[in-house]
Amino acid sequence: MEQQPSVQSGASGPSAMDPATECGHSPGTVAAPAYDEDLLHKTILVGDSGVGKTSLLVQFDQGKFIPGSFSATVGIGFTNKVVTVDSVKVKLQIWDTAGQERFRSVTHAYYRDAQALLLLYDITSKTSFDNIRAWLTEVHEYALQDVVIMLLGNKSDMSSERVIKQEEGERLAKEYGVPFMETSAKTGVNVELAFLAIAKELKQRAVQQPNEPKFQIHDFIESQKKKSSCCGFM
Ligand SMILES: Nc1nc2c(ncn2[C@@H]2O[C@H](COP(=O)(O)OP(=O)(O)OP(=O)(O)O)[C@@H](O)[C@H]2O)c(=O)[nH]1
Repeated sequence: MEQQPSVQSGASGPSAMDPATECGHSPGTVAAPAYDEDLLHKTILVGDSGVGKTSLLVQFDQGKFIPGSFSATVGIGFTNKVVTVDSVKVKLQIWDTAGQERFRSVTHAYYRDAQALLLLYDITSKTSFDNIRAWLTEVHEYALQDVVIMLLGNKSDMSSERVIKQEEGERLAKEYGVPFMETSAKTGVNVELAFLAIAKELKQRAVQQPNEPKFQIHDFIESQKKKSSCCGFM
């Protein structure tokens, strides 16, 4: 695997190292393992039936929203998507699960080797929000211990039908120590950001050095949100 130019310069051995930068810990010259672009990161969408998992994936993959009658997912399916993070390609294999109870035993089997999990509720459905705790219990039972979890309050465009305040979502996420954002599969708000944050976290984990500070997904999301509100980034 080819190293990124910035990494190569730092990895070229002590003789090539500028003594000033050696002491100064310039981020551009610190030797870091190259990210393997062949890695495929399994990511799963879970949550009650009708919260918008399929729609979120379609919006992310194809940049469109298909309005109309709701047709529940049967079983499980996946879409491969490449996200560019810090100039490297991060491959996500995104699994869309059926939210209906009768498919639960099928979907549990897919939790086992998932590296990331997007847990959705619908801001217009109190039941879907209340069920998040049960979903998290399942996740803790079946998924890897260090799975990256993100909570998403979807359908943020439906403000007149909202029953769950944004602060309630934030509070719940804080309680479980997971990042949170509201999304709209219809307008696309925060959809790309959600997957980008996941991809960045997974990429950072893959190249993480033991003594390096960990990637702060919460801070990244907040900074990107600020960027988008000031400069129309997303
Ligand atoms: N207004 C609005 N409608 C949405 C949004 N996301 C999904 N929907 C609608 O909600 C309904 C359910 O969406 P799906 O994406 O099929 O839900 P799901 O979570 O995949 O459902 P299951 O496959 O049964 O688990 C559909 O009618 C969508 O058009 C959104 O962000 N805004």
